[in-house]
Amino acid sequence: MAKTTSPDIVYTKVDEAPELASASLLPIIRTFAAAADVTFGTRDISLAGRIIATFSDDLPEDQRQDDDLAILGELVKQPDANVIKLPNISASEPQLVAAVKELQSQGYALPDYPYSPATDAEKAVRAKYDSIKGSAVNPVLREGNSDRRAAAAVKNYAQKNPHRMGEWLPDSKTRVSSMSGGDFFSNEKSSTLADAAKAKIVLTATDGTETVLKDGVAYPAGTVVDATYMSAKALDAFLAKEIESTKAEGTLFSLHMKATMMKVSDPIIFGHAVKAWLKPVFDKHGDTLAELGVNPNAGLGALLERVKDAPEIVSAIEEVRATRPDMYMVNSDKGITNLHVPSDVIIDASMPALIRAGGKGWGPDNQEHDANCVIPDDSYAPVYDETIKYFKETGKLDPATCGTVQNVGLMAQKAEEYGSHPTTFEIPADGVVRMILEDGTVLHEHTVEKGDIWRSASARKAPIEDWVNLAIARQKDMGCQAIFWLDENRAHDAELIAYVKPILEAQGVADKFQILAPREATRLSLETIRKGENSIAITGNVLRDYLTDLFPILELATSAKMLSIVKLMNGGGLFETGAGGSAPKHVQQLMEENHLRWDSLGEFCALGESLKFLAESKNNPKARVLGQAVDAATQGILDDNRSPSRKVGEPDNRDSHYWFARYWAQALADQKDDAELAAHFTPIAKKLVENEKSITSELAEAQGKPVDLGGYFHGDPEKTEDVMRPSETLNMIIG
Ligand SMILES: NC(=O)C1=CN([C@@H]2O[C@H](COP(=O)(O)OP(=O)(O)OC[C@H]3O[C@@H](n4cnc5c(N)ncnc54)[C@H](OP(=O)(O)O)[C@@H]3O)[C@@H](O)[C@H]2O)C=CC1
Ligand SMILES: O=C(O)CCC(=O)C(=O)O
Ligand SMILES: [Mg+2]
Repeated sequence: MAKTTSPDIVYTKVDEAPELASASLLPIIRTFAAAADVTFGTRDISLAGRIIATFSDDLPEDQRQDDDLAILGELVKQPDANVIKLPNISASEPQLVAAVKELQSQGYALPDYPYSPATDAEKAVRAKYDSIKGSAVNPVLREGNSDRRAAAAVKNYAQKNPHRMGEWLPDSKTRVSSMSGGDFFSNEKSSTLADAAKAKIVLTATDGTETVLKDGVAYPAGTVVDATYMSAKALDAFLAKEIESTKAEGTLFSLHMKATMMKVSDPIIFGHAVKAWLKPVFDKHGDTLAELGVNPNAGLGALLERVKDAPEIVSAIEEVRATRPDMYMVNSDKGITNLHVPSDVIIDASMPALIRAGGKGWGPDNQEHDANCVIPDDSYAPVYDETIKYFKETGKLDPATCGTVQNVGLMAQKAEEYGSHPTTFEIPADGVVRMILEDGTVLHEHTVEKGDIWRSASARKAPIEDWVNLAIARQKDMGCQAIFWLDENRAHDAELIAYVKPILEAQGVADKFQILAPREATRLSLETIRKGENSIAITGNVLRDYLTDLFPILELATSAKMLSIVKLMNGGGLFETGAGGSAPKHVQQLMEENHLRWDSLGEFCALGESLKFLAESKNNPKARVLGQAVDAATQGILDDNRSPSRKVGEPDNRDSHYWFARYWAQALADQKDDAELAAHFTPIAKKLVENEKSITSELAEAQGKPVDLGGYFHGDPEKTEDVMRPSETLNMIIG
């Protein structure tokens, strides 16, 4: 077979902890794979890399970078795509600005981030930066639906080594609060298009002026198109009420949003919360705040920075703070609150962490307290509400005995809310928003007020059908309970049910599935896993995100250990590493004391799957042997407890990579399917065993001192390599 120049597998270059881990792990992977003639390429989807690529035309030749995200976006549509995708930063405005500053300090002549663009040139720069913001990577790469579950080895390990769970007490004051009207949930309209169509979104203001908010939105036949809005007035009234009731209940005020993936709507909602919290200050000093360039959507942290030289405002803020309930803290030592940065508290991770802790969050006094969990929109809040009610009634879950909830998620082609940012608008004037098709049909219509947040989301027919088929295959494989988490009383879900039922019936499997609204599905799933049985949650895109942190965090303590496969619709494979993010805390620890607690188990699981997929797609039996040996190595890491410890002075991420290499080499040496590979790896395995002492002591010696990576967002590759590969002995063996 002629060898093509494109690599067999693309490994992504990302940010923060997973990228540091790659500096140590990827050389091992490359060396081992080369023995089977499997090549690994890299593509840069880091925040810094994406900024450089976006502004490449304005940079000198030697600083330019290809648009790797666009290249990958094309690759994932090819039948032979094989991509290992690590978690990257989905940047909030403060993170983006910090990355730009760092690159400027390294000599990249990038334009400053225009907070309030006035000229056309500034508007163009701002549009470029906005395209980099938020979840700008995943929606481009996810050309398939999502299949996330704990590998059997990982689940068995978690049952044998149960993690600590906080106690749930029946008198816990922790609760979820969401709006009882005026939210996205209650205003939703949805229909399925019989034919392909183009739509425009038009606001007709009360004075008759027409503004085209968006034109030329194209949908193929069979697309489910939703439209809805959140009333700004209803939101403000709700937030004011919840601030008061939190104070009365003596709990922590906490707000849980997804400002990264919902990059237009959620920062606006977050900004409403900042304004509600500081309402008397905004009422009295609104003009000054505007003059100082305060943008509440960027958070309290940015606001405090802007007003620091205005003593009158600083003391007004202090006065208001004294009257407010305590706030849920991101870092109580540093005084960073829930409202400081919109991307600090991300609902998929934050709510499960609080639930796992027995309904507790950290307060300003560095103690744990009950909390009011404010989740304004009621579409998915019932999942957390019901979970909390269930645990209050029945006590905490036991990870030693509980079963598992797997997820099959509708995600492909920017499905549902997570693809809605180009069609989300903060409404500039009172009036009526209409979605109008080319033939003049008004598809959806809402009467809105200035400041309301209007959005349209869609899900295409092919991804929906693919998702139902994926669910059928997974249920067949597992033979367990399977639930479509769809609410027949919700407009969008009713349209999906109209797709689901006929497919299940046509395939004769309708009796294997239930269709339940999220609240009922939550309770049944929790009851099921408490009995030690398993369930499959078949959900839309948002619940895919929420549940693939909620259940793993309850069952395994983290979602980072999950197998996360995206079966690309055109035949390729995208192997995501866990559902966890980039863990900024881990980088801080490495910089301060040269200990990296990042666990690469997600990467190991993805690697095994990717190699086995390659074996099938390119008919490469050696890749299968390599992949099976990865599974054995992963099992070895778990059985012998070789995962990184959290504390400096104990084995860290780099040690776990040594063990991974050793177990992998051993498994390859021991297997009987490929004698050539066995002969190749026998001496390597031997050397790795014989040099255990020198390698582990060289790795241990490196720890304990601060290190310089040459940058946070755009580190120096050589410095990073020095830090992440400190064992000369290991480096010699790996080559
Ligand atoms: N797919 C993607 O590209 C995703 C990207 N993100 C991005 O990641 C960043 C942080 O996200 P956030 O949601 O706060 O979650 P984190 O990834 O920071 O996870 C929360 C906590 O989980 C633990 N954890 C997660 N992964 C690992 C791992 N591999 N090994 C050991 N512990 C782990 C850590 O706990 P402890 O600190 O206690 O050790 C960590 O602090 C954001 O920039 C976000 O946008 C988030 C989700 C997915
Ligand atoms: O893309 C992102 O910002 C986060 C993705 C995520 O949380 C997930 O897929 O679970
Ligand atoms: Mg998630």
